[in-house]
Amino acid sequence: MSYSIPSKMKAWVYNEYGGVEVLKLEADYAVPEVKDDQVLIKVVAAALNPVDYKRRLGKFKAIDSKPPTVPGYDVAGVVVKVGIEVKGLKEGDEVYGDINENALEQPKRYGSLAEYTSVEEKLLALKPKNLDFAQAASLPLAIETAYEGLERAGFSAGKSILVLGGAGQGDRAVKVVKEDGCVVYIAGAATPPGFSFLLTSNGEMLKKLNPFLESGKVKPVLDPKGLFPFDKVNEAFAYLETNRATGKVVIYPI
Ligand SMILES: C/C=C1\OC(C)=C(O)C1=O
Repeated sequence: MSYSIPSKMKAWVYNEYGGVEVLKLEADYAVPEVKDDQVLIKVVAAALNPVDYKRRLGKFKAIDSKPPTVPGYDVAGVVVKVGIEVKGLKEGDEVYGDINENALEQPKRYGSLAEYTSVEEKLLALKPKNLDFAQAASLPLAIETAYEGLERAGFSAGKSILVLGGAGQGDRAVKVVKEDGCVVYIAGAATPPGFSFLLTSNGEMLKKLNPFLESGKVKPVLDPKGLFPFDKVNEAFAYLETNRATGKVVIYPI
């Protein structure tokens, strides 16, 4: 199957750091180039993460790629073009992933909140057969963070775990953790002996997790407020930034 790929697309863009008001829906934004190790994805769904609005606010500007920026880390869609070095994906494949291998250092300027995005093959996996695109888009950054955190903590069957919510005070956990236990922070400074890490996006993690997703043992959790259509991305960000979301904020259809 061959796909006709336009030179221009719809995309949400911010040209400067700031609040939700800097987000603009552009109608004729250039479709990104496809490097040899990348595929071009026709985006079907995308999900928002706190890192998206923190980046837009300029929290990481010292190491960020400079605006203009199309935000968005989590993507689910269809491969419409492959680079010459791509071996494991082909046109027509339904894929998902976190498009930024390193979340904060020079993340892509062409994110997933657009009709097309280019992503390295190594950051993607085939979408789980039982999940729709919105469900798949809700997963990558969060599930890879959880997986990597458990791996770094040396977690294994038979051990106990306490997951503190976003407001959960880590400093207090460090005081009560048992002698051979550990406290894992997924962002920000850690109080020893706790440790903090930043995920490294990797499609191989998603491939390992796919059986758990396809068996239903692990399920996506979308916010009960429902899906936000592509022209309402600014409203979706405003909702996420209330800190009241209880599930993933997903943009669908795109
Ligand atoms: C990768 C996600 C994040 O990384 C940092 C430092 C945050 O504050 C995030 O949300």
